[in-house]
Amino acid sequence: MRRRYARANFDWLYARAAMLELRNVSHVYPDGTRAIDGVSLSVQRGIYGLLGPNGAGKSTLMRAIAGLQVPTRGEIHFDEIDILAEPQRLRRRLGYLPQDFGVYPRISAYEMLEHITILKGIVSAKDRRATVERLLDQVNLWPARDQLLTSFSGGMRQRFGIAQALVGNPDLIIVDEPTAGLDPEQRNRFLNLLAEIGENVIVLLSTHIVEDVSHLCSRMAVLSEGRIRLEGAPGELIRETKGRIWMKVIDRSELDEARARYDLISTRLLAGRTIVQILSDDHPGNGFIPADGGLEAVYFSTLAPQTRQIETE
Ligand SMILES: Nc1ncnc2c1ncn2[C@@H]1O[C@H](COP(=O)(O)OP(=O)(O)OP(=O)(O)O)[C@@H](O)[C@H]1O
Repeated sequence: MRRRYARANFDWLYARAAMLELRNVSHVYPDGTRAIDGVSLSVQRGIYGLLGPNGAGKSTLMRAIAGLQVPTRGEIHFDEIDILAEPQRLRRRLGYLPQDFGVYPRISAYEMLEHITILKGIVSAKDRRATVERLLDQVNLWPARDQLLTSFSGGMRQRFGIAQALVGNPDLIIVDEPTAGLDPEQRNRFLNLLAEIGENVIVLLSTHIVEDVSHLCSRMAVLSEGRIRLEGAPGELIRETKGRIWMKVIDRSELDEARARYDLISTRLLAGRTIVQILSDDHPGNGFIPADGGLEAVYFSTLAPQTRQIETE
């Protein structure tokens, strides 16, 4: 029988004043790749965005925080738990949605989630049923509960991924690039879900999509080549770049010259013409006007020019 739970009610994730601390964490893979390089961070309740381009070290850092990979140096603590020394103590308080969830078995969403409640140590059948039903309802997958996971769309898989991460009421939730590959509607739906969860716990969201962070996160860090380049509240960081971002509408044919001459941070097409944004401490003259580039400008101005991956359609 269908049980009704108020949708979007995450009160059961009651408030706990948790704190995640990373001190001078580095990781060098056996082939010599330095994936993380001296990362120190303090993360409190709310949604914390870790923004960085491909290969920045986000997944390596997320796995280290989840206690799945021991970094070569540094310390990671979640409240009183020393994650590197006692990863099993973290498991009870951790929800983790990896970047790649791997191959799904040919079983229904309901069966899979029930299996996960067993793995997470919920012994009573009644409690298991209540947990599975509540979570499927909260991530809006109750109508699809009997569908095979292999038939789920990308958005449904990610919502299922969040449901499995929430089994056992974790207060540290790690989601690694969860919106990659989702269409705009699915992305919105997923981000709304995260926003509801993030009110009471720590949600660590890794992404290379700037809007994910600007819409959701109370604090953020930019990670590039394994290092934290910038850390703070998105609004403050935007204010700090004021006066350094300039824009101009140019012809497409002038783009190469602009690229060679200025520190280009973005280009956008508008009615057949190209809007360029550049970074400059002084007024660049030559027809440029001050621009409010938002978080995107903050992000791209933080990255070294060669790692910016600017779209120039
Ligand atoms: N097992 C491994 N062995 C060697 N190098 C690795 C390994 N896993 C990752 N790397 C390298 O470490 C660096 C950081 O990778 P990581 O996957 O943590 O970055 P990311 O920010 O999550 O990127 P993406 O979004 O592309 O997954 C990259 O240079 C990557 O090639």
